[in-house]
Formats: sequence, C-alpha cells, structure tokens
Amino acid sequence: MSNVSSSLLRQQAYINGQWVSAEDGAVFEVTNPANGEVIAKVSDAGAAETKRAISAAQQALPAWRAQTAKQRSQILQRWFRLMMDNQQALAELLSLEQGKPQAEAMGEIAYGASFIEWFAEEGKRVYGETIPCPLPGRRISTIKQPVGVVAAITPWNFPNAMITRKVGPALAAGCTVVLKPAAETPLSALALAVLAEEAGVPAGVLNIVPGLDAAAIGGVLTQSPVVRKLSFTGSTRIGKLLMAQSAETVKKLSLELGGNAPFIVFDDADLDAAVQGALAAKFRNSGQTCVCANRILVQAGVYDEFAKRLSQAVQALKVGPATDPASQQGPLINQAAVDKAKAHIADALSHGASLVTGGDSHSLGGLFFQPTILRDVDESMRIAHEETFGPVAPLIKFHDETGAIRLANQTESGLAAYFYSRDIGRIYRVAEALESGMVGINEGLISNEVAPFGGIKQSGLGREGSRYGIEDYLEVKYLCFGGLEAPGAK
Ligand SMILES: NC(=O)c1ccc[n+]([C@@H]2O[C@H](COP(=O)([O-])OP(=O)(O)OC[C@H]3O[C@@H](n4cnc5c(N)ncnc54)[C@H](O)[C@@H]3O)[C@@H](O)[C@H]2O)c1
Ligand SMILES: O=C[C@H](O)CS(=O)(=O)O
Repeated sequence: MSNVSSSLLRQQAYINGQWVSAEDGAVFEVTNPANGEVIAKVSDAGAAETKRAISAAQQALPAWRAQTAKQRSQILQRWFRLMMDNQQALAELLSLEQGKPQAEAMGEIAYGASFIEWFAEEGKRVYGETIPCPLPGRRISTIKQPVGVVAAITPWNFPNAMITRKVGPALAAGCTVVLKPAAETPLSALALAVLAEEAGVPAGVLNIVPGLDAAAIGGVLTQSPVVRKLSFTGSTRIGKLLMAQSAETVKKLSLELGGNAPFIVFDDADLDAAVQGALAAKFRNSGQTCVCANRILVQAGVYDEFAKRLSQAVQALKVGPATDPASQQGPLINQAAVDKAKAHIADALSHGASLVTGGDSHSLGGLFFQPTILRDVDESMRIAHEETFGPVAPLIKFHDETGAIRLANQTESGLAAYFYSRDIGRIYRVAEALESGMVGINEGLISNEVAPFGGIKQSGLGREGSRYGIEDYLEVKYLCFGGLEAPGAK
C-alpha cells in the first residue's frame, strides 16, 4: 500500500458529523489506476450505515432549513474558500484515485468549488411571488421551501465536481444530504467533508456512505420515505433502475446520464479551431466524460485534411501518470474501460474502418491507452451507437447538412453536441435542429457553473448549475389568504 500523506485523507464513512467504521468492520481497497497500487482502505458502508445516515440527515434538517439563506450562504462561502486554499491537496488526492493528469485535476477542483461559490449566492435569491387573485377578498402568493432529505449518487470520472454540483444547491436551498460516491473514488468525497466540517456545515447536514455494494446503499436510499429527492449522475442504465426504484415513494429526481455527443465539422469550418475543439471535446479526461465527442462527423470536402491535422495533434498528446506534470492523457479507470475501447476499435476495423493513429494499450502498460483515431467509420459499427467512454475518435463522413443532422440525432442520448461552421444561417439551423440539451458552437469546452447542464431524451432529467440548478431542491408552496373583505362588505 502506497503512503498517502495528505491531511485531507479519510478512510471512514462520515455520518452525523462523525468519522465511523462500518458496523462489521469491513473495508474496501482504493487503487491508483496509474500503477494498481492500493492507496487506501475505506470503510465499506452498507444498508445499516445508510439508514443511520438518513436518520442523521432527517434530524439535522429542521435546524438547517431554519437558518436564513444568508447564514447558509456564509458557510458555503467558507467551504468554497477552503476548497480553493486546499486546491493542490484535493487535486493530488483526486489524481491518485482517478488518474487525472495534474492540470486537469487542478481544473476540476476549481470547477467543483465554483458550484459551491455559485450556489452560496443563488440560495439568497430564492424568491416567491404574489399573484393577482381573480376573486375579491383573497390574496395569492407563493413561497419556496427546501425539498428535505436528499440522496445523491455520483460517478468516478469527476470525483469532486459531480458532488459539489449537487451538494452545493441542496445545502443552499436548506436540504440535507446523504451521498454515495463511486467506490473507485471515495477519497475526494471524504476530503470535501473534512473541509465542509471546517467551514461550519453542521453535523448531519452532509453524510457520506462509501461502499462497494452500491445496490444495497441505493436500495435503502430509494426505498426510504424520508428521502424526498434522488440526484443521480451516472450511466443511463443505472439511472433507469434508480428511477424505477424511486417510484414507490414518488421522489423528485435529477438524472444526469449517459451521452453520445456528435461533433460536426462542416466544409466552412475553421479547421484549426475544429481540431483544437475536437482535442478538448474528445480527449479530456482520456475520453471519460459524459459530454465527450463520441462521434466526429466531417463533411466530405474537408474530411482528409481534418483527419490529417487531427492525427498530428493527437500524436502529440503525452500519455503518462499524474506524477509527471507534463502528462495530458492519464490511465483509464479500470480494465473494463480498456476492454470496451479495444472492442469498439476491433468492431469498427472488422466492419471496414481503418486506423489513423493509436489503436491499442500504451507501451506504459496497465490501464494506459493510446489516443486513437479511426477513419471511414459508418453507422454499422458499435462505436457509432454506443458511448465509448475512452480515448477513441471515430471519423464519420457526411455530404450535406441534412445528412449531418440525421446522423447526429440518430441516438437515444441527447446530452451534448458540437459543431464548427462560420455560416450564420447554418449555425442557427443546426443549433436548433440538434436533439441535445447543450450545444457547443465553434467551441469544444462548454461546462461551467453558470450554464444549465443537462440532457434530453435518455440523457436525463433536470439541469445542474445555472439559475435552474437550485430549483430542483425546492418545492413551490401556494398560499391563499381569504377573509380579507372589509366588515360588512359581502
Ligand atoms: N450526465 C452527466 O453529467 C454525467 C456525468 C458523469 C458521468 N456520466 C455517465 O456515467 C457513466 C460512467 O460513470 P459510472 O461508470 O460511474 O456510471 P455508473 O452508473 O456505473 O455508476 C454511477 C454511480 O452509481 C452507482 N451505482 C451503480 N449501480 C448502482 C445501483 N444498482 N444502485 C445504486 N447506485 C448504483 C455507482 O456506484 C456510482 O456511484 C457514463 O455513462 C457517463 O456518461 C454522466
Ligand atoms: O462527465 C460529465 C461531467 O459533467 C463532466 S463536465 O461537467 O463537462 O466537466
């Protein structure tokens, strides 16, 4: 086991303001994907610990929701500052457990912290309204109140930001939270709790139950009538399962699910800009983001030139561990991820695609993979329909705008889409025709705290970040004031 010397390292569950071991003493190993070394042994929370966490969140709710929005905001602002003061330490933990290169890990911490900063302010602008009443002697108004106890389940690919994108609005709204982080990356979540406690988040407001048995923890969270909302980020498959499990207790749902983003390069595009955009949209986090370009559609007139320039740029990407500051492509998260990338490549090649660069595990061995480009990809291949979630860029040729839109929308997903064009008429037509929740236009990096993040179709429900993100943690209550006529007025 490698020595992780971080003051933010915790290896127990965090329940009701206490660091607690699993009742049966069980632990699970967290490994560094860059070398397979065990970096921590974390308490393996299960159903019993989850029930305790729900109870703690329920008990903490009245006092937390009774605080003013400004009081909660001041605590969140302290948490934000602590995250940024500890950016390096948080990034190092994140890179250790997820493999993200240093620069990207530092970026994720700033991105994650921005949601705490943003919702510290948004919480103070939760407004009600008065509504002109159609009947005399009455007045109508609305107020907004916190949903209550929230369950949050998050993925391994952004172990910090996917948590703060939920916990930020939840706490700002006056809710309390039980969080199950991914078992691959619990350390970032537990480190956030260390700083939350230091910022003044009261015991029971934020509870973290790391565990290998996700189904057991999720089962307790979804079946509990105390939990009034589930916020999930992860695969569409699991999202559907949790949606069904939540039906019995009619929970509010926020679902941030799988993607299959098209990245379209038209004949009139700035090709150098499109290449840089494709690098960002495809290879960020080694292709392991939900908004990664999963299919690169290139118009026939620029197909060969774009392929050549993208290949030159991809071959310059440095693959390596986060311990090397120059690394730009880290390891994939596990062997299953490597196997899926290889399967998509093999399937494409067997159906007529050809390899431009990469195509196999990297010479560094283990979970490192060569950034890969395939050309002459078509709709008969798995990679055109399935989310690869790895550093493989399939180039698909199209001939006209109608064809590009048809190909782009030919998926059950609808999270992100990107296209490059300098024709304003085309930009409006294509942006409005694409079936996705978010569209990058001449831009490959679209995620930030102020914009509504989320998808349509089977990519999810609701939006995170932006002025919309806090609404999912609030209930609107309608107040009707009667009997206001003057005496004798009836
Ligand atoms: N839309 C977004 O914002 C977004 C962000 C990141 C990842 N994702 C998607 O997530 C997927 C990759 O992440 P992943 O492999 O961690 O996804 P995943 O669905 O396998 O796991 C996500 C979380 O759900 C938990 N989980 C798994 N089975 C469960 C069950 N039966 N009950 C309760 N919880 C369960 C996991 O432990 C993890 O914490 C990709 O499809 C990616 O597109 C989407
Ligand atoms: O994987 C999906 C995350 O939402 C990534 S990001 O928000 O685009 O950075």
